[in-house]
Amino acid sequence: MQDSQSRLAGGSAIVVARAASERPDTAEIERLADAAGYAVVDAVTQQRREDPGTWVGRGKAAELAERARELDADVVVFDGGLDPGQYADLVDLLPDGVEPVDRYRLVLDVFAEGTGDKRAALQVEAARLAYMLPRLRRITKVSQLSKAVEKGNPILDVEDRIDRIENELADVAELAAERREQRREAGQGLVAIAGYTNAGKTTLLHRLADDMRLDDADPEHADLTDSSPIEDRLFATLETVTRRGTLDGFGVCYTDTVGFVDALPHDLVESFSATIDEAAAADVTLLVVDATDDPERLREKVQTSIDAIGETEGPVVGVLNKIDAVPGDEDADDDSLGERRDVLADAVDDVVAVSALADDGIDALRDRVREALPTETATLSLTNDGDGQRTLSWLYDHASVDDVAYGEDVTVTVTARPSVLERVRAKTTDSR
Ligand SMILES: Nc1nc2c(ncn2[C@@H]2O[C@H](COP(=O)(O)OP(=O)(O)OP(=O)(O)O)[C@@H](O)[C@H]2O)c(=O)[nH]1
Ligand SMILES: [Mg+2]
Repeated sequence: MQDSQSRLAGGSAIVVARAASERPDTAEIERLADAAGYAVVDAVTQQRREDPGTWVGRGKAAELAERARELDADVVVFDGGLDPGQYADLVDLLPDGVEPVDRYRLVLDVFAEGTGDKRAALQVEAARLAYMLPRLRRITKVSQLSKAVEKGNPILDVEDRIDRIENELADVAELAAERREQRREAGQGLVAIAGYTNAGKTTLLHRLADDMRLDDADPEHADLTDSSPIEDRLFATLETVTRRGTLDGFGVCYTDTVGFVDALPHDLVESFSATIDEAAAADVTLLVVDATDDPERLREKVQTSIDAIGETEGPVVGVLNKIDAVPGDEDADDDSLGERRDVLADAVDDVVAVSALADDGIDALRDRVREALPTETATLSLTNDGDGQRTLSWLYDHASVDDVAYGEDVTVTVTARPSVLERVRAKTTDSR
């Protein structure tokens, strides 16, 4: 997996945050710039409505140009989306060679540099091209245009490449869906770990799942990998990663996903489709949140995540993580955890408070996941012969065998996915 150095876009950045009403906060955009590999040399805020021409207004744009010259900055990062016209005007207003970069482009750059996963790479490329196309059409500065495209007829090439990528993507998504079905047929429970970037999803994956075994490294299941970095930076995880585990003797696949972030345009949200598919199609979706966020910010992040995931197949369990880092409940004036729990509970089916780092509350979470998995318990009667033995050993592979009693027949109590029980009933002489 890439470390932060190999992802560097390089260069120095001035970041600009603007808000109409409240005081703009540059914390998240600075962290995004950092994740994209920029050294942030200055943070500028502005309290006003968006300027349709230049986002910040001409006066401020001139100031930024001056500041970029003084600090010898390579890019100016705008905490929002620049439409093609704003982008082109800012290219004109900023000094030669200083590029305007908006929030979307920043996220695209992080992904473009960091992902090793084929589907994610294709999606990012498609999103990048779709993003660049209308902007290329507006740029008049030749120096800037040649920077954006290496060779050929930029616009035709771009349209062509988008088409080809979209076809390839449909195939890759189908493969992922088949893989989920295979796992279900093998009796495995599918648990997805989703949420805003940096909430602690990967840390939780490491807590819940078993360590990787070498025999898991199977090309048919390329998402089973050992590379899932935990870092205090945005978008440490850039592709979905699945690991196996057991709950009560029951096989489970835990899938860690790419974190969400606020205010991304539709194209880019599309590029999260691998993550969204895994999160929505799981038997249980864990929505992880960072309890150290203030309740208002927490509410926004929960909303962003819920909107991105959409309808889920199974229940959504809210995981209020990092409770070790929140001031304790024992302080009578500060029921901070309770308030955050309520914010999360408004949006999901159930809430469990944990510290993935300190291994606190994980057993309660496991119990909750176990309850939420779609399983049934049944007592089956197998013939006491070779056929019965074969069915029993198949059951050990596909279900949790709770009890076996040998008599004239073999009486087995098992817990399994309903589809597994159906298959075994078809093989057995009698079932209750
Ligand atoms: N205090 C505290 N920190 C935690 C906890 N869980 C995770 N962290 C820290 O939070 C940071 C992010 O953790 P990750 O597990 O990488 O988070 P993620 O959600 O996978 O992040 P992305 O992959 O970047 O979206 C790391 O510095 C972790 O050590 C926790 O329970 N308590
Ligand atoms: Mg992660």
